[in-house]
Amino acid sequence: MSNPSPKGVALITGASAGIGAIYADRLAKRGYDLILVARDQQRLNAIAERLRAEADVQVTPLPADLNDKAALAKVEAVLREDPNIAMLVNNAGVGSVASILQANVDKMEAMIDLNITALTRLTYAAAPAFAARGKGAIINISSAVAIAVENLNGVYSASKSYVLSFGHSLQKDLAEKGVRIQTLLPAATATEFWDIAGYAPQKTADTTMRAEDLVDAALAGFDAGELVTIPALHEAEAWTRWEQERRAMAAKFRNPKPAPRYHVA
Ligand SMILES: NC(=O)C1=CN([C@@H]2O[C@H](COP(=O)(O)OP(=O)(O)OC[C@H]3O[C@@H](n4cnc5c(N)ncnc54)[C@H](OP(=O)(O)O)[C@@H]3O)[C@@H](O)[C@H]2O)C=CC1
Ligand SMILES: N[C@@H](C=O)C(=O)O
Repeated sequence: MSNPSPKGVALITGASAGIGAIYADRLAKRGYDLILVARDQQRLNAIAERLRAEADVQVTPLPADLNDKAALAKVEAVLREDPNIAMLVNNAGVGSVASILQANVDKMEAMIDLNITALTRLTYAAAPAFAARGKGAIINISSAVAIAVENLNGVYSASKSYVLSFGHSLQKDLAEKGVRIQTLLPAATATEFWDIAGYAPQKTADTTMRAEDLVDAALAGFDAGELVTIPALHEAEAWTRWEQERRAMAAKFRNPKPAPRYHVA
């Protein structure tokens, strides 16, 4: 077995497929040891075996259904207690293309549990440990539909808007503690996500990005110190303008009286 990496351990959720599996590959090749979380133990084992051989790092599969409170609590405990963990990639997530008139509310609740609750609890487990050590990185996978909210299922888009907002507040709370935050907004990416979301043709559409290209761009954004990374957005100034406008408007809300247009006496 290889020695523990001086870079530390990256814990990646949703590492058995798609974007998470590419993160595992790229972070192993950057020299991180890995803890890989997902439900499918066979897939995790196969990825772990390949990466140990190819990258000479330690890879620990940690099978867990993050929709299961007890399993989620075990992953939280690992994040709180393993002092070698240097990075959390909150990637596990599911989507849907169904409208409110088609979607099943129990499936929507399960989506919220995974995309919001699990991501939040794992962040709350990692952040104090990282802050106490004065270092660490949290990468949260949001989506372009955090902004393009009308594109897919509304609960999915709203869950990804949550991740984007949460990232801004994490930055406010943690940046001065030495903890790096990055929120990634992938647009359509060629993964099994689309089979599960109910629109398989998107995987092969010519507007869809390869998961490898997405993650390579995301890590370039991480290296550049970006708080928010949107690989598919070529016009970077569009994001800068949006953020400047948002922050400028945020400074205008402290008024004891409603605006005159509401005619409140
Ligand atoms: N593909 C796309 O177009 C886009 C994706 N995203 C986001 O990227 C992230 C990764 O998605 P992507 O790689 O595309 O999708 P995939 O479906 O390819 O991968 C999802 C991963 O999450 C894991 N997962 C799903 N449910 C659970 C669960 N209950 N507990 C633990 N792990 C779970 C899956 O593993 P297993 O089944 O083994 O548990 C799998 O490893 C998601 O957050 C998604 O919302 C954002 C924008 C666009
Ligand atoms: N971000 C993708 C899904 O989450 C999309 O833009 O379709």
